[in-house]
Amino acid sequence: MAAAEEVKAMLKEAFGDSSSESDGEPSRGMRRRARISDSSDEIARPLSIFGDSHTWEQINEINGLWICREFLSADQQSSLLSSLERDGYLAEGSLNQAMRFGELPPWALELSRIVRENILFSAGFSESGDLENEEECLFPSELLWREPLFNQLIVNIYQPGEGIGAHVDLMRFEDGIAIASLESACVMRFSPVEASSDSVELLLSPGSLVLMWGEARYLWKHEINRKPGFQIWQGQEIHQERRTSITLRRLCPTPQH
Ligand SMILES: O=C(O)CCC(=O)C(=O)O
Ligand SMILES: [Fe+2]
Repeated sequence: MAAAEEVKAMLKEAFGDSSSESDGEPSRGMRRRARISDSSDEIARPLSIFGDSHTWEQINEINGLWICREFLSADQQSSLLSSLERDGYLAEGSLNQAMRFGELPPWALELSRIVRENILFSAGFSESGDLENEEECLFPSELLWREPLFNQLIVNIYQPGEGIGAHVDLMRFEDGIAIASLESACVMRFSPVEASSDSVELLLSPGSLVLMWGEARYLWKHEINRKPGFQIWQGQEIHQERRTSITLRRLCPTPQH
């Protein structure tokens, strides 16, 4: 795509080259914890004009699943929470899931903007849009350049003990989903739609952003089980407080049933 090439060239000129590599074949084990690429210099570590260094980790067992653990600074997390508070999402007794379609509120537009910008600066998108190099692609260009990038938002608020059952996001949404996590950390578990391989667990820490596309979006279910005894990470039960997540997606142009 011409626009993608132009921006890439511009970024390359300004910041030099960067690369993204995975670290080989995944090994299989029962209920493995997500094996992520080693946090070495090889993985996407963009230079940003904002001074942040964002590291994207690829979940090796699941194509199209990436996490950036320090996507949102502490200030950005508080400011998002204040916006949610101000807009009534967090009010006592309010629903624990709120959806919004069409024009997104300013804070969600800003979040979308930094998602795109961050992916661009990570230079990990597939320029051609073909998925030949699928393992190394952070986000395919045809998804990254669609306008708007996202037009639907869900805010999920989970009290301790509350989670979300195993599901594949509805087909009325296009490919390419982003999930920002706020407040309490949790373990998200991925299991294949066709039970031919083991499930994979991923720690969603506050401030992290998950990108889900392709196989991760269509061929794997995701769930969060926060019942006592299920939120175990590295042998320790995670202390649970309220967790809030913001999911950004794009509706398919025509409704599908
Ligand atoms: O809360 C999350 O992190 C995931 C939410 C989710 O999967 C959904 O709303 O479809
Ligand atoms: Fe989901």
